[in-house]
Amino acid sequence: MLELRDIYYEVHDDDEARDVNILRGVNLKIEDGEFMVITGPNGGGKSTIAKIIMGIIKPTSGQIFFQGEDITNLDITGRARKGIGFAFQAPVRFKGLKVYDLLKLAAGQEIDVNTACVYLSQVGLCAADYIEREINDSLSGGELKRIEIALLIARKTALSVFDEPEAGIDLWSFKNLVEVFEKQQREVNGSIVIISHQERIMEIADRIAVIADGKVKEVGAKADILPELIPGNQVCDRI
Ligand SMILES: Nc1ncnc2c1ncn2[C@@H]1O[C@H](COP(=O)(O)OP(=O)(O)OP(=O)(O)O)[C@@H](O)[C@H]1O
Repeated sequence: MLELRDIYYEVHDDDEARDVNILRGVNLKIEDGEFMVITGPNGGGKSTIAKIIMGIIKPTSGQIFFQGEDITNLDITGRARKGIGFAFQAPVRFKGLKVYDLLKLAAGQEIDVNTACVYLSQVGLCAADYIEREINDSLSGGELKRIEIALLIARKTALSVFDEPEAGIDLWSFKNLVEVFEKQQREVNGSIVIISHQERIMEIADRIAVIADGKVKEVGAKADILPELIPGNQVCDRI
């Protein structure tokens, strides 16, 4: 289980010469095997929460526990060793490596071409075209994003975090994206946290957390939260 306990995140705004409270006492638990979608209005603090889970930024105060262990002071690498993975961490750092090599690195073992191709085709990439491609600026943003998702699938992490996976993926249908997440949860039985505004993604969640003004406004079963997010009601007016 991942637990965020009373997380505050404050930054100093030099222009305005004042401190800004971005997260203001976030408490959230994500159970093993759970699929949670974090949603809410723009600027509410969702990406900041994702970065705090991954260890990209450190909270000003509060604690993060993973499988009962306090991981607040672990960096990205330390958390990766514990089984926390996220989709946008990989490719840019590995410029020059081939997609196939990266998939092997992600899997942590030798994988044959067929297995690598399965990962790529799951994210809608024609494996033959990409397996020998190098990670460099010739890949489009959408291609890179799909490769990142394929790498995370290959890693089979205990906790996978995806920040707006739908962003930048235009031609690849949501249906495929949603199927990738369903399959990942089924096969790995790991927890999945997705930051998303998309109803289609929320529909496959176990629970939904609504973040606004740096706080958890609501958290509950999809069946309870999703109807409130439908246009025309109070909560949706804020999203
Ligand atoms: N380093 C920073 N310095 C100043 N303000 C910041 C910093 N990081 C985040 N913010 C502000 O904190 C707020 C929350 O940002 P965050 O990216 O977490 O929101 P979000 O809920 O993910 O938004 P969106 O739905 O638009 O992606 C925003 O108003 C953002 O401008």
